[in-house]
Amino acid sequence: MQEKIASIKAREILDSRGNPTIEVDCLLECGIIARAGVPSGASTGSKEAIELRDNDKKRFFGKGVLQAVKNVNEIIAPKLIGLNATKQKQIDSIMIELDGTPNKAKLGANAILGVSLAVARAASYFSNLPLYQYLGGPNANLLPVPCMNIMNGGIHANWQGADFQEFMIAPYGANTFKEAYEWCSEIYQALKSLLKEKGYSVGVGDEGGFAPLVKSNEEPFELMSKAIENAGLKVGEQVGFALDTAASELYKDGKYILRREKKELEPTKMVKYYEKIVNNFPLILLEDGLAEYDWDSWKILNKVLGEKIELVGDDIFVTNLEIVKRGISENIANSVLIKLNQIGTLSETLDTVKYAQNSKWGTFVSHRSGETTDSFISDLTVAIGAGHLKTGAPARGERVEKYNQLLRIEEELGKYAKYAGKNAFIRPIRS
Ligand SMILES: O=C(O)[C@@H](CO)OP(=O)(O)O
Ligand SMILES: [Mg+2]
Repeated sequence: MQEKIASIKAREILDSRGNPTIEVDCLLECGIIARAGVPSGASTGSKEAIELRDNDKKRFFGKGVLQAVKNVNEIIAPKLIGLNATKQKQIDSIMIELDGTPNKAKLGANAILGVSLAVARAASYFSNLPLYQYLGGPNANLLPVPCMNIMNGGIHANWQGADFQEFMIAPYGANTFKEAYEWCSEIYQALKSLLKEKGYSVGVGDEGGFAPLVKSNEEPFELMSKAIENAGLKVGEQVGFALDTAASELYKDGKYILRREKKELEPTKMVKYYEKIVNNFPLILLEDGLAEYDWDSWKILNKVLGEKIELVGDDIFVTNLEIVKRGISENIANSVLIKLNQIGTLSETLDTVKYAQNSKWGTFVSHRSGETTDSFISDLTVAIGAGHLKTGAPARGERVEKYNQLLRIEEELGKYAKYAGKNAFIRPIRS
């Protein structure tokens, strides 16, 4: 059988932050070879599947992934060789069993995910289908709104900019993905000029967004609004905003610490803070507005803003089906962030997506702050019809490669491609 796995080989490479990460090659008996790279987060949720790192003090790359590489080459590969690469569920299940822990701590979620994605890509080549169609079926045609993080803060900017981690523009008023991409690039350049005019730094954070020393956490919205206008576009009508506060990073002793504004806010005050932002700016999506440890306050946030905007859980759900189920039954948000490496296999990610979508929740696909040039998530976004994704600024190769892949997909679908637009967002459109 030509689609049988002939070999699987992992190696250590560097990610966009210059840290070691894992990449995996999967060779089929027919000679097809496919590769996948695994990303790595900085503001991680405590319940994410475990990213296995070495602890070798003698090596320059003390925090390398050589053990994870070894686990692929010596433990996982021998069990998968000879299996049919199109049997994704079987392959992922074998790896989950082989690991035997609830959070992939033994073999490493990075090792397992590298194999899971390389196998899927090899199977798509074998099936002669583009990856988005192999994963999503013949109807997959929805191009996402690219939510571009053009201003970075928090840990991604070494705490030298805003307290909130990601200020994104959402070009939902465009007619096509290509047009949206062009708008974002124009806005990014307009923002750069504006920052220069104002004497602000144009240095960038981990995801390619600018990270100036702003005076408040609202100022980035003012700057981005001006940049949108300077690019000849209409704030709110054509381009709105999305925000990832990454609030777990700000949470201490039951309060949210806003260093930039010298404030310590109780959760209810934090909710009020967001209400004000929603009143002042066209914010359409808020991710991790509160901390993963502050579950009960999420319910308040959802009561206050859940009918108006999309409320996405990242650290709190970690793409984990059981936690998402609990979140849905307790009505604490209306959308889940989808990160493959938080859970560690393609199959489990697709299970979470299906459950969330069947529950009428949003699914917002995401990169990690440490990335490779792999664009798997672009195909995944179209495959699951997520309608929106975030993968950084329209600058830096590892980010633009993912947007460029979406351009290719849109081109390939031709007139049958559909741009998600404002309907991508779970509120207010779908209510
Ligand atoms: O918080 C996030 O959503 C991500 C991606 O932007 O950051 P990290 O990969 O550092 O967790
Ligand atoms: Mg996040």
